[in-house]
Amino acid sequence: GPLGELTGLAVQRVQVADLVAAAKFGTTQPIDDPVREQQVLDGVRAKAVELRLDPESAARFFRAQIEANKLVQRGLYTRWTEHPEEVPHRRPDLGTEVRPILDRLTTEILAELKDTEQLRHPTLRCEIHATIAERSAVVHRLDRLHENALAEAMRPVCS
Ligand SMILES: C=C(O[C@@H]1C=C(C(=O)O)C=C[C@H]1O)C(=O)O
Repeated sequence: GPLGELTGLAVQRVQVADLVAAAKFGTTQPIDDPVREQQVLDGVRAKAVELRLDPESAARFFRAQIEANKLVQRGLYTRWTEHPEEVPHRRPDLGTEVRPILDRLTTEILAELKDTEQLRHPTLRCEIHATIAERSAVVHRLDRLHENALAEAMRPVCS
């Protein structure tokens, strides 16, 4: 449906949270990084203006993506603390490896926000398409943690 691509990108973003958690777990790098969040949101507002999207609405959508990402990170920390054998063996580099993936997704999500602008109003039609898109996201085989995070990420989609 019309929100399928946007939802697919939100799925990818909550999946990249696994790499973020793997990069930080067992280091002093905290899950919450307000400075980085501000950079992400400032970048979003600037690109939104270029795309002629409402910057505050775009920032609201990304605030939800960030909260969803941290939900996954916290869930994985709990899992890995209880089951140390599940801790990933490789620690990806946050700055050179993981954040560039998030930056690429940010650009793609903004383009999809633009492409779906006409649909994304607080209407039943939008809510129906959001529900359809979230239900077809099960093909990504998300576990409950990532499914909950996706629901959080998509909450502001029908702005
Ligand atoms: C993903 C990270 O973890 C958190 C989530 C962020 C996000 O989803 O963009 C940004 C900063 C952190 O609060 C990160 O540190 O890069």
